[in-house]
Amino acid sequence: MTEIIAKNLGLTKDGATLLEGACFTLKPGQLIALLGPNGAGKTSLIRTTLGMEKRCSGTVNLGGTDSEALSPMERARRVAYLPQQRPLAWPNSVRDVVALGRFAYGAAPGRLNPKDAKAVDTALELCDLTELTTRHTDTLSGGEVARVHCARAFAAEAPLLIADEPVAALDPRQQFRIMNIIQAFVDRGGGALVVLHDIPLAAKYASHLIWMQDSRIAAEGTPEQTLTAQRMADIYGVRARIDGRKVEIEGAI
Ligand SMILES: Nc1ncnc2c1ncn2[C@@H]1O[C@H](COP(=O)(O)OP(=O)(O)OP(=O)(O)O)[C@@H](O)[C@H]1O
Repeated sequence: MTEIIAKNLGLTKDGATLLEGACFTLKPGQLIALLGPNGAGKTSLIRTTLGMEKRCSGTVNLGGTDSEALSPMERARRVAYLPQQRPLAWPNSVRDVVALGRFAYGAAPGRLNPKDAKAVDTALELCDLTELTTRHTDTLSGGEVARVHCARAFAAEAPLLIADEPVAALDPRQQFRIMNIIQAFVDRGGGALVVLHDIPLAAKYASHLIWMQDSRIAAEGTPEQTLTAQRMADIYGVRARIDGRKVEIEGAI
């Protein structure tokens, strides 16, 4: 079973503390929403966990190996990463962009073996892109591009997924489509950690919530355990009504 066990993570950069004492685990079957206001340290936590930033304290066990000791290809086979900035350098077909996800196995678009090709086809299907495979990415809507990025991540067939704001700038229906795709991945036995700014969406989908504030994990647990009006006030400075997993944000405090 591939899981992430992060303990006491710290990150400093240019004299600034970006992360302090962060501990969490990500296991198959979990859909963790990583929450917190802008600048709280969510991306820093992800990049440090993946070994993309050199931590100043702590340990990360990523599927049995220290994440900083993994090559990019080894890491990509264990965890698919959808970064916040997702540039598509030049227009390419949907299929070729999704095929980039097979980088984890040394494949390149145009040089796919049958196993790579099958994984790409499956990812296209899972993300409802089979009608769009030959379209160039610069002709797609924002929602379609978001699904292409998801498919690219799934093409790696990694057991874990970390997605940094995968639904940013999408309309509500497209947000649900992306979250349904991620939920289906978890239902198939994957584990996902997803940065979200939409708390009602997080409350609807997440099995666990991690709340960040000022470079620290302020709370974690199930929505039932951690989603409270007081926490919304403390973390986001908003007044909210909470009823089970239902969240109504009334305004700024
Ligand atoms: N190289 C750096 N030097 C100093 N500060 C940095 C550096 N990189 C990031 N920061 C700061 O660290 C803080 C945390 O950034 P991070 O991107 O992890 O936050 P975030 O929670 O992901 O925010 P957002 O929701 O806006 O994406 C921010 O205040 C950012 O300006």
